[in-house]
Amino acid sequence: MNLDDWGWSPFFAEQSMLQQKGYLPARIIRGEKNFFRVLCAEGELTVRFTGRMRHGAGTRADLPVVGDWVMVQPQPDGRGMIHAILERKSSFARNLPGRRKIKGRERAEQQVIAANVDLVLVVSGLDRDFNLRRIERYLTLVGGSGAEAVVVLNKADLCENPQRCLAQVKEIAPKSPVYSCEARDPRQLEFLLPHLQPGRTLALLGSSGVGKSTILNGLLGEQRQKIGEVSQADGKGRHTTTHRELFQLPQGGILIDNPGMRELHLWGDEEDLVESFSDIEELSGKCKFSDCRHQVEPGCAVLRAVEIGEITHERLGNYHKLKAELTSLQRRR
Ligand SMILES: Nc1nc2c(ncn2[C@@H]2O[C@H](COP(=O)(O)OP(=O)(O)OP(=O)(O)O)[C@@H](O)[C@H]2O)c(=O)[nH]1
Ligand SMILES: [Zn+2]
Repeated sequence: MNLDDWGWSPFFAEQSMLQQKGYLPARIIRGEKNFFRVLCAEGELTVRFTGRMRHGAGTRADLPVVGDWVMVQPQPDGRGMIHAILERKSSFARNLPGRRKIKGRERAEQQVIAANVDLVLVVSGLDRDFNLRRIERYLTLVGGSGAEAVVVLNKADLCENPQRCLAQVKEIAPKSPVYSCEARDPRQLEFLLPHLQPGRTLALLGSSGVGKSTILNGLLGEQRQKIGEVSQADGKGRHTTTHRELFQLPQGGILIDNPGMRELHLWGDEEDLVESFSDIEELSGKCKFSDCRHQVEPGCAVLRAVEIGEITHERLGNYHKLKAELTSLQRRR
């Protein structure tokens, strides 16, 4: 087993050298309720984490998730224990709705969705799911994660004018490549090939029923994930993916499938908007006041851009909304 094909790199190797002798590096490929499946030089193992790790964890974010590199102590029966998580190269997280008590205090809590991802495929349906504001939200989440983003507009067959939608998304995703496809036909997934490389980790992100499992299966060339039956009434698939799993792709690269999410509350800070709203951020520099909030201020370059139709009113509205969400989160953290 070559760990490099699974994303092992000098970044992790350096950390592992500081660990106690006798522990092996392993990557978490599947998370179940009380145990994990990992891959290490000795093959696949079923592992748990030590009680000491659970108690030492300040928050959920300190516990392992799919994509993490961990140090395990294998036992002869194919089981083992996780002793440490290696520092993450990237991680994307969402804010768990509702407040939780952490160490006696009410605080916002994050849920890490996946770790050590290089490229996120933000998948959106070109059917009734199509929503520019939601794509902006997803891109903001990825912007703060340390991963890059690609937007995949699926179900092109259900859209009257896919080219127009593609152009609209390109306008709101100035920093990311945008593609449209009909993922049911695996030949239409060829646009992804340049993004696949041995050892590179990709993750799928998008609402339930947009076709994430279909994309995974198209790349795997076999029916690995069960695909939801579309109920004709609303054209949406049933919620079928229930856990996260990491797959090795025959074309090279690793793909993490993610359960579809109903709600995506951001976790991060205002800086996360820099990538997803680079057009607005760049214009900010030309506003008359350096602390301009682009709401009513005179000499605002952003409001001017909205006036002349360079940026839509809706995009600026969503920018304000996401910024307010991140500011209020920062207060509760
Ligand atoms: N018309 C059309 N349907 C598609 C296309 N791609 C996927 N579907 C259908 O959409 C439904 C949902 O697809 P899935 O791949 O299960 O969606 P998912 O994003 O994995 O959904 P969750 O597992 O709930 O997160 C299935 O019935 C697919 O057959 C496409 O390009 N065109
Ligand atoms: Zn301004």
